[in-house]
Amino acid sequence: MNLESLDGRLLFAVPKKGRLHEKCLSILAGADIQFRRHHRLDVCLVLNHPIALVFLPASDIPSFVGKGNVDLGITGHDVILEAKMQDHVTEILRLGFGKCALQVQVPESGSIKTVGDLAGKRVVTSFEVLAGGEYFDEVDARQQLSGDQKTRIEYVGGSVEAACALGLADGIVDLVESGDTMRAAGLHAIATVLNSEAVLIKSSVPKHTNLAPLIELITSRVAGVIAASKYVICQYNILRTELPTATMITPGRRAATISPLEDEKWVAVSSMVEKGTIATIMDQLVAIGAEDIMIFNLDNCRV
Ligand SMILES: Nc1ncnc2c1ncn2[C@@H]1O[C@H](COP(=O)(O)OP(=O)(O)OP(=O)(O)O)[C@@H](O)[C@H]1O
Ligand SMILES: O=P(O)(O)OC[C@H]1O[C@H](OP(=O)(O)OP(=O)(O)O)[C@H](O)[C@@H]1O
Repeated sequence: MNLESLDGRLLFAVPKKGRLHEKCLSILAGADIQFRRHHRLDVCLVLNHPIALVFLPASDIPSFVGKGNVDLGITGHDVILEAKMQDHVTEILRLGFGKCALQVQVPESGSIKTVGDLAGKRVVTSFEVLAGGEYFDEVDARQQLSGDQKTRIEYVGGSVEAACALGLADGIVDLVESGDTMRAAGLHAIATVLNSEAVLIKSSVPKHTNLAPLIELITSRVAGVIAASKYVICQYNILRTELPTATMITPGRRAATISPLEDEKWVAVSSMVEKGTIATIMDQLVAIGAEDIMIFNLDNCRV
């Protein structure tokens, strides 16, 4: 592939590895963005749209998009702030995966119990900006620590959780999802710096303004894929007299679809419901006499 073949194409950055990679590939498939990635090549042309995919480390994507070298990207909200790119990129969609928290962690059995206790000591992290300027500067100010007394923030590229056991740090600032990594390292969280999830971003100062309609199309498709994974269709039969209560339980996104049945006393209701609430909703429907309750997964949708 030569560089000319990228001319006029929308450049779309996707994490090349790590926690967000697989989910991004399924979003691309759901949005019907077709490509064949050649072994070891990080740029590849999309077959059915004027788009080229650029596979980059998640933490590099904010700068590429923020500087306008790439038009669109998927990455973590955390790394946008860490790269100080929040004023240069627009978060178009929250994607509902890659959810984690950046937390201050200390040894479970140690004497440090609060962030105040950790102030002035050594903190190791891959998030120097968020941990340092954004967080511990304030903690230090509250504790009236200045100059040499201030908390020392040291950068490491990975395996942050090992820093305390290795005697490199008194505490760390690192991402936590299930907490397994933290607990395995004998640490516990004493404060949250930030909550994060994956987001779809575009440049706030796009170089190629003619790409706006394509960005809108891709955004709408990605939103559809995300919504399809978040909602199910709940369908059931209910006595007409119970309809007001039923539609309060399953109001749908705009409104529930109500269809008449041969038996005039009954109606069928069909409604989009958030996946996480479905068990409770079915309990409530059973309690008001709903019958033939069926739940259907969505392959894709537009909302
Ligand atoms: N345990 C996790 N659960 C959910 N999301 C996570 C988790 N860890 C990281 N993330 C999200 O994924 C992004 C990329 O993190 P990840 O650890 O996969 O980086 P990476 O590209 O593999 O880099 P490296 O392996 O060098 O740390 C993070 O910025 C964060 O938004
Ligand atoms: O709370 P948990 O579910 O255990 O997740 C937290 C871990 O996930 C991330 O690392 P990852 O496993 O992606 O590998 P990395 O250290 O190579 O970035 C993060 O840096 C933590 O170490």
